[in-house]
Amino acid sequence: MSHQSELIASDIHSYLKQHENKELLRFLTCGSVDDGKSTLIGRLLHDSKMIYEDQLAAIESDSKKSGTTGEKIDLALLVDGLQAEREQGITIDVAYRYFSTAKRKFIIADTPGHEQYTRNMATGASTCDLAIILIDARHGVQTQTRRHSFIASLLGIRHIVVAVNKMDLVAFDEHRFNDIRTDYLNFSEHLGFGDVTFVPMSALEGDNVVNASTQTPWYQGPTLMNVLENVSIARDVDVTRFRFPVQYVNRPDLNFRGFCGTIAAGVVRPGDPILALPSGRTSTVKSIVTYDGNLQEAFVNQAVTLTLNDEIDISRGDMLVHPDQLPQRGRRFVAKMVWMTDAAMTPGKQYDFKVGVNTSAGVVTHLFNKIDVNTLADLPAEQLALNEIGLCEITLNKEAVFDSYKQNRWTGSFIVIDRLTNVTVGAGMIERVVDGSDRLRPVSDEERERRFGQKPISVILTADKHGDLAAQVERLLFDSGHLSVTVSAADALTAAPYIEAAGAIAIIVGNPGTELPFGIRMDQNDPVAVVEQLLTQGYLR
Ligand SMILES: Nc1nc2c(ncn2[C@@H]2O[C@H](COP(=O)(O)OP(=O)(O)OP(=O)(O)O)[C@@H](O)[C@H]2O)c(=O)[nH]1
Repeated sequence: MSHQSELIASDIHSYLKQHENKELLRFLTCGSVDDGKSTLIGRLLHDSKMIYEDQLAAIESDSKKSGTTGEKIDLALLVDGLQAEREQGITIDVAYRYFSTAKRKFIIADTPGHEQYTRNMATGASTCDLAIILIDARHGVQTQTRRHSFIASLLGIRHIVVAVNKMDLVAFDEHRFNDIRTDYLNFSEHLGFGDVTFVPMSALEGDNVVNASTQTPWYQGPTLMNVLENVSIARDVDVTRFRFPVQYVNRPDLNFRGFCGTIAAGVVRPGDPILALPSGRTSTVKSIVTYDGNLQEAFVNQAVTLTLNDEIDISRGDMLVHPDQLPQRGRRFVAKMVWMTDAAMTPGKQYDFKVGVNTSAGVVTHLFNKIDVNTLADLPAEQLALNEIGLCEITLNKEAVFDSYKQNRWTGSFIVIDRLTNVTVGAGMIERVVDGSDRLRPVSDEERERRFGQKPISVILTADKHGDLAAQVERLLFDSGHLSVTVSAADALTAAPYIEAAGAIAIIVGNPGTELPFGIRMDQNDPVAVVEQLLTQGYLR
């Protein structure tokens, strides 16, 4: 390889150590077909001297044969192997390429640019720090540009480089570049990016990719490589709220009990107080064990084993947190979901939801709308088809512990698994937990019809201390395919008109302090009897 450090020859161990300690930047490239994505990746590798001599010789001779780039070498050929496989129908959703410079290590997630590939882009982008959005200078901002930018923002990517490519075909015109920049900023201002950098370039000729161009004297900004090497990503991770999802409990003998996992956020030190969820039991950290010995401190992204000073019951799927920085918890939450399979997502159908390391059965209880990724408009929807994105309410069979995706990409995301085939069919980003008040809005006949069809819904009114009983009833109803909402005593009166408007059946558990003109009061000990009663009286089908 032509890129070399002198250390490789003189002191290989120091070189490897230096390499290991370099910061890693994960980025993805997105653009429409023919914007020059492959050429750009090829150019990055070529100009940062990451190509083996024999590879270079091979593409030089292939370039002459294929002849698409005249006298110049066709750098896109470097990445074309993958395209060939795609054309043969082999499923490669995302290809990852690795390279490094003296400053940083890089992983490029290369995702296909076609319209139907939202799913792949979502897969590639979910771990990326930065997105390069390619724009052909001749065509300017396109529908695809908007779509890719929206998905990048949805997935929490904070840093954007808008690569205005093929500047050679518009005579490196400053005005053209500025117009594209204004266009892009106008539509992206609500997408919440941390920083957006515009670079005028020619991937084919190499202008402003790795080396600064002499063709753009009006441009004083960084080259693409300057941005990639210097963009500050350290602040993107959450170093305050400690989150440790337990992946495995290591108990080799009676004297050692360690909890293994990767720190999803924050910092941990021996002596720190911790709280285990869902149990709520507390203890303090005794030691941080790793293969290389014990640590005095461990950070986000490190895989460690924690031992505690007290014997508390913790199992796989639990989360250790700092007692003062609790995550959200609940069975219901609102989330944006990307659908990834041919069979459409239908509200009411049971799926498995894997939130962190925890899996629970559940249903999408409500699809608020789907999002037109081209215009960013909300559209009414009954289902989510392949590659569609929608805002949903999800109800799980058991409580989960999570953060909002905005706060933490790891503890705020989930995947949806088909219960029969075990295939991942969707992925989601949690916005917030849902409490009773979210459901307490008037429901029009139309909306009721659209949301629930002929399916009866029920409202369980519960008094304090009867929560468990209410939960059992809810579970029974849920398992028999009925949608239900639990409303606590304090809400009962407020809830009444809405319950009526929704045409729901109220099931009253305990004494919620309000006499409602409708509803069925349940025998406090027997949830099954109540559900049977509802069935025999024809309230439920
Ligand atoms: N003039 C000029 N042509 C370019 C530039 N970048 C890429 N091209 C040409 O544009 C065409 C498409 O480039 P690719 O790199 O294959 O585009 P792509 O976006 O990877 O396309 P797909 O892989 O099909 O999605 C090729 O003929 C390239 O040689 C550029 O900066 N200037």
